[in-house]
Formats: sequence, structure tokens, C-alpha cells
Amino acid sequence: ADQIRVAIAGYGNLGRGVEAALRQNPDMQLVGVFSRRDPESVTLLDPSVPVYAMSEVETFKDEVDVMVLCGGSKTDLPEQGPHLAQFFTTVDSFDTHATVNDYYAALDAPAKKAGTVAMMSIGWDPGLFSLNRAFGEAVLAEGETYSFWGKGLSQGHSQAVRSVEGVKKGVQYTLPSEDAIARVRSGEQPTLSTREKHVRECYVVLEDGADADAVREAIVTMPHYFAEYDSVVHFIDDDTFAREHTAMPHGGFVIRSGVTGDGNRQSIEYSLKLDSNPEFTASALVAYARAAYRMAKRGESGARTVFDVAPGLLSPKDPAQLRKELL
Ligand SMILES: NC(=O)C1=CN([C@@H]2O[C@H](COP(=O)(O)OP(=O)(O)OC[C@H]3O[C@@H](n4cnc5c(N)ncnc54)[C@H](OP(=O)(O)O)[C@@H]3O)[C@@H](O)[C@H]2O)C=CC1
Ligand SMILES: N[C@@H](C[C@H]1CC(C(=O)O)=NO1)C(=O)O
Repeated sequence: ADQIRVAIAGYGNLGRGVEAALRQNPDMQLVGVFSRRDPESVTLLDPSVPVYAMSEVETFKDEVDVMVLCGGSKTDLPEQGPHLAQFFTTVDSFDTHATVNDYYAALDAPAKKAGTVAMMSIGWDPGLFSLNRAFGEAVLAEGETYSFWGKGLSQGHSQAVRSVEGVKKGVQYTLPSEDAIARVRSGEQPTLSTREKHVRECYVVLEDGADADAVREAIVTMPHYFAEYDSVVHFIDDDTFAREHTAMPHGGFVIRSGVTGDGNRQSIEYSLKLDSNPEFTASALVAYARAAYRMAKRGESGARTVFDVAPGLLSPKDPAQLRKELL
């Protein structure tokens, strides 16, 4: 069968991860990468794959089956998502939890008008963790749901740090409260505020001449990303950054702790341990690109999330083969 023609819009950690993930999915082919930077300055894993200027993207409307949007949620996707949904079926990892319904609406209109599928918030949180929260709450009607991340590097929060004026390089690590985890795992079902569950620790290399206090203030007061947490900002030099902050491990777990109808205690847990947050997220994007392609092909259009995707559509196996994995 013909391969699914995939392209990447935005080449950062996630874009590189999608290029790598496509190598593991022979039913798909990377036909090109689109960047806002000078294509000559963008180095791919595979130099034979063409890099185009983002400004040319519309002319590839009929050459691409699925466009994977790898821009940042804070500064890129709100503009690129609705724009590109006019020309392509898209998949993205939008993760600004507070504005998810605004983004859904901003994608749904152009996608419905163009007859494309705009699949949003794919990855692990939002994404696979979202699914497991929904499963847990549907099955254990009486209980509490908790999500814990880290210790690890949040790409969304790191990109948000990098979007602050005066920041040359930046990363953010999320640290879960061990006390909160112990209370949840004991079955206590505590009510925990956002601030009680995680702290956020940033490492920043400043642009020459930037004001450290102004940068720290801009980060720790940033709505949706840092303001609701106790956050710390450390300033380091380029060498320290290169030596200590280039890996992107992460992980976490979703737990649903509750009781069933006759009072028996039940607990569901789904966890991830990731050496590379971007490569894992990209692998989820590629699996959902397969589903988006199939849904668009059968005539669906508009915005979709993981809640709208039948799991079988993710699999490269044919349905009969997949059914053998039912047990
Ligand atoms: N749902 C989930 O579970 C997850 C979601 N995410 C999301 O993925 C988003 C992207 O993360 P990530 O790939 O780490 O972000 P990056 O900062 O690496 O890349 C974001 C964009 O910045 C541009 N860029 C990349 N490198 C450079 C550079 N050296 N100089 C200038 N511009 C550059 C690229 O656009 P261009 O090529 O056009 O210049 C790229 O698309 C995050 O904001 C987060 O929201 C991430 C992990 C998990
Ligand atoms: N979207 C996150 C994926 C997980 C990690 C996270 C956090 O550390 O706050 N929240 O969700 C990311 O960009 O890495």
C-alpha cells in the first residue's frame, strides 16, 4: 500500500523526535520539513530530506497527507494550528491546559471548512495521561484522580522559559512532592492544590546585558505555566548548560484511587519512565498521525482529541491481527 506522506512544521526537539519516530513506522514517509528559519541553517538527522521555508507551506497542500505541528504551545501553535488546518490534516501536542477549549474551537472552524482533521493535544500529558484519567473516572465512578510528573524536563515549560525576553537558553524541571505522592498512594484521597503537588525549577542562560531580576519575575509570574506553582530560577553560564542540561528525561503517573459499589477499595495506575521526553511524545504524534490520516480519508473533518480516536486506528496492524491482542 502507498505510504502515508508526513511533513513536519517546526524543527526543534519535537520535530527531531518525529523525524526519528517515522524511521520506525514503514507505512509512513517523511516528505519534508518546514521551518521559519533559513532552511540552510536547519540540520536534520537525514540530510536527504528537504527543508522548506514555512512561507511556502501552502504550495505543498496536495503533497502531504498529514502535517505534524512541532511548534511551541505557548507561542507557535495558537497561530500555526488554525492557519495550517486550512490546508492539511494536522496533529499537534498543544499542552496549555487552561486554554484547551479555546484552541479546540480555533482549530475546529478552519478544519471543518477545509474538510481536514485537526488532531490536537497528542502526547503523554495531554495525550496518554488524559486517556487514563478518563478511563479511571469512567470505571471508578467514586474516587479521586491524581497526576504526578517528574522529576524531569517539561518541554512546554522549557519552551515557555525560552520565550521570555532576555533568555538565551532555558530548561524547566518539574519535581513532584514526595509527601503528596505518599498520601495518594496510601489511599488517603487528599485534596491537593496545584502548588502542593509539584515545584518548578528553571535553569537559564541570559542574553548578554539581560536583567536577571526582570527575567526571573517574568518567569515566576507567568500565568498557566508558573504563577500557580512555587518556582525557582537559577542563572548559569553556557558551559554549565551544555554540560548539565542537554538531556530531556521525564516521566510520571496517573492514579485513580476509589471504591466500587459494595465498598471495596480499588486503584488504577498508569506510569511512564522516559529517557527522552521529545522522542516519546513524537512517537505518540506519529501513531496519532496514522489515525488522523484514516479518519480524514473516511470523510471526517474538524478538531479531534485523543478522546475521539478509536484505539484500533492507531495500529499499523490490520484489525484481524490486532484482535489477536485482545487477550
Ligand atoms: N502533550 C505532551 O505530552 C507534550 C507536549 N509538548 C509540546 O511540544 C512543544 C514543543 O517542544 P520543543 O520541541 O521542545 O520546543 P522547541 O523550543 O525545541 O521548538 C519549538 C520551535 O522553536 C523553533 N526552534 C527550534 N530550535 C530553534 C533554534 N535553535 N533557534 C530558533 N528557533 C528554534 C522551531 O520552529 P522553526 O523550525 O519554525 O524555527 C520549533 O518548532 C512544547 O511547547 C510543548 O507544548 C512537548 C512534550 C510533551
Ligand atoms: N506537556 C508536558 C508533558 C507533561 C510534563 C508536565 C510537567 O512537567 O509539568 N506536564 O505534562 C511537556 O511539555 O513536557
